[in-house]
Amino acid sequence: MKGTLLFEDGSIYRGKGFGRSGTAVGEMVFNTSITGYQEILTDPSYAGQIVTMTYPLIGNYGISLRESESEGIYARGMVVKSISQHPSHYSSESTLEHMMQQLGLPGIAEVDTRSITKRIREVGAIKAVISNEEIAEETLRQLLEGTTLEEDWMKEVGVSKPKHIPGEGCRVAVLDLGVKANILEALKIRGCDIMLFPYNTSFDEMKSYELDGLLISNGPGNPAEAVTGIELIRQWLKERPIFGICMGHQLLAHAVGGNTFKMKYGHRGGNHGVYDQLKKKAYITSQNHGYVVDAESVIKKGMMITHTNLNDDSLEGMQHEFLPVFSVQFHPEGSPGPQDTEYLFDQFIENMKERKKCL
Ligand SMILES: NC(=O)CC[C@H](N)C(=O)O
Repeated sequence: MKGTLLFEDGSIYRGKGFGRSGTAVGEMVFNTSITGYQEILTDPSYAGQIVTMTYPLIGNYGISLRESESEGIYARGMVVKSISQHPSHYSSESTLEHMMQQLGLPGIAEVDTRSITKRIREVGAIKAVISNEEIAEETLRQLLEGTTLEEDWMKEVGVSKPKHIPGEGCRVAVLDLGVKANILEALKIRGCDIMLFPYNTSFDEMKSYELDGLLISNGPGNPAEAVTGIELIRQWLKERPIFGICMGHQLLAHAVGGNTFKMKYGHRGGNHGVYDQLKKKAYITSQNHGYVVDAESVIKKGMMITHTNLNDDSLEGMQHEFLPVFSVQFHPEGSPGPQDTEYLFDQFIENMKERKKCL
């Protein structure tokens, strides 16, 4: 099976197809994690994106079903240097190729992922088409030109009605914009009683449940498009402790009256250095985002900057001047990647406990 990856600027990469045979248009992104291909493909925040891994050997420890971040695959395609057909790991139950065939994801291997990554860094976020079917290049070009990338994914990810995950401790509302399993896991191991809510839940409906705090999840797409979510968060601001992660952080920025913008090529990987201004300590974090909060815009609206990126100085975390409301751009739950910043979940629990005795 042959494989083709064609960029909007005309760059073309030819390799070998693997996974489910198919053709898809998406935003081309690269991830610098050495491990974690399974968590990446099952993270709903990758909806609509074609992912290339900078690490060359992919699939080599197989697939272990309990490591998935959701039940589906949300990415549009996977591009790797070398795909392992003979994985080895004590908990491996399947191969990456088999998972991609089952869940319907096309892949390309045997391409120079270094040059693909360099190209993305030069041109910035770019539309691309991936195909491992017998389709003429001209047809792929037409498909690419004729497809507009979606920016508003809210309706396609996350729960469609409220869902309860029982626990003994604080009752946490999770605004589900495509939440990763490990965020829920981080709450579960802290004993939380979790209520998941769809992106378009009304304030009144949510208020009818007794809630101790609100966690705003990660999710795909452009945060500025999530207007109902932004409005909902605005109404919760003075009501309960809030913790935003990634997309949740970006929506919180909009809810306080700030702004977000698209970065040239985003941060995706498990090795991003972040400085915690309050602890005066640097951490290695897991990241996956293409948009970022405009620091000036939120400082003007009463937010303090708590974390900054050590590579490009961009905003990585913020906290309200006097409300128990804070958020981070990176993923404190890791998966894939370091979990050094899990202390933020403890801070959220503390904020809820302080407001009301729970746990
Ligand atoms: N992981 C996320 O929540 C991603 C947030 C947003 N879709 C972005 O790309 O910036």
